[in-house]
Amino acid sequence: MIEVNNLIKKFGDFRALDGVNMHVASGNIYGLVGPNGAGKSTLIRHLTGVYRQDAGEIFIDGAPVYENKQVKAQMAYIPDEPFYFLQADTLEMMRYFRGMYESFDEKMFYRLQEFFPGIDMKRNIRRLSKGMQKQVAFWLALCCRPKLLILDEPLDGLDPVMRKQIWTILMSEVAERRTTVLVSSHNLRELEDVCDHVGIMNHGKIIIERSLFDLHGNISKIQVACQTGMPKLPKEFEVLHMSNSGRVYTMIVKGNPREVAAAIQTEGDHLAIVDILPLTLEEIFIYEMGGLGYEVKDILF
Ligand SMILES: Nc1ncnc2c1ncn2[C@@H]1O[C@H](COP(=O)(O)OP(=O)(O)OP(=O)(O)O)[C@@H](O)[C@H]1O
Repeated sequence: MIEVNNLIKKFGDFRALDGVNMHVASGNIYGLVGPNGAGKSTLIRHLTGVYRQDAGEIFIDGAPVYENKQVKAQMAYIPDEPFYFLQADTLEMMRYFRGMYESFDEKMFYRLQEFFPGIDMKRNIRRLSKGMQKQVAFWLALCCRPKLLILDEPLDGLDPVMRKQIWTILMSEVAERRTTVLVSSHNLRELEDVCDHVGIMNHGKIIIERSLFDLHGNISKIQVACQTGMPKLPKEFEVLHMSNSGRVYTMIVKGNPREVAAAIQTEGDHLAIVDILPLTLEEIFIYEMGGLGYEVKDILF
């Protein structure tokens, strides 16, 4: 659905995008993470056709996006600060979107009303709270029934109940219609629950792009209780980290969790328990990026 090749954007002498490569397949929910200033919003402004690149290529469903009305008609974009006309209320904005998007689903708009009970549809949107304005942006974007939904820091300013609710609506939409979603966020824990792919940006480049499945399948956290000595592993397994509390050792190892656990078990009869523990996305990145020579605290927080 999205293919970005060697994308470069300069502001003066500064390269905000310094050779971005990115691939998002149709129906994926792709989380874009990275520190302040990494280039996430600049990349998103290229994907939505707001900016024109200095070099490189961007294809959405095989077509270039800049000044391409057909491509833009299939995507909805919620920027970090949604735009509303000065005097417009939600109903007026709905009519505006209905005119803009052939795929706009007005029935859906009224059906979703019950999920946004705090929004008075006839109140000037700019008089609503910031969180409410974000809710309206979601409401309208979903009703456009886009093939591609691009969200820049979408949940900032929303309370936890509304965050959960919006993700639930979004997930059901994705499941039903195979909408592709690109979401930029600083919240890895939240992305972990919803995304199937993640790209990490730093200094204008995507430094890691993986599926969550691959990430979880390539690194293991194993706990071993040893009666004597220390747990051992054959040489082909790289131990990234090991700590212990008494006779209980916790190891982070490169490799598939089941294969690593089986290998530890065959290495000695002094082991009491071998347990595979779940790794959070944050832990995975800490060790993956450590391997690439990056300090995770400089990248993600
Ligand atoms: N219009 C502009 N003119 C000059 N520099 C810009 C412009 N827009 C962005 N930049 C610079 O490009 C870099 C990337 O900015 P961008 O807003 O894309 O980062 P980001 O990853 O979205 O950050 P954040 O997480 O803080 O939103 C920053 O150094 C920023 O100062």
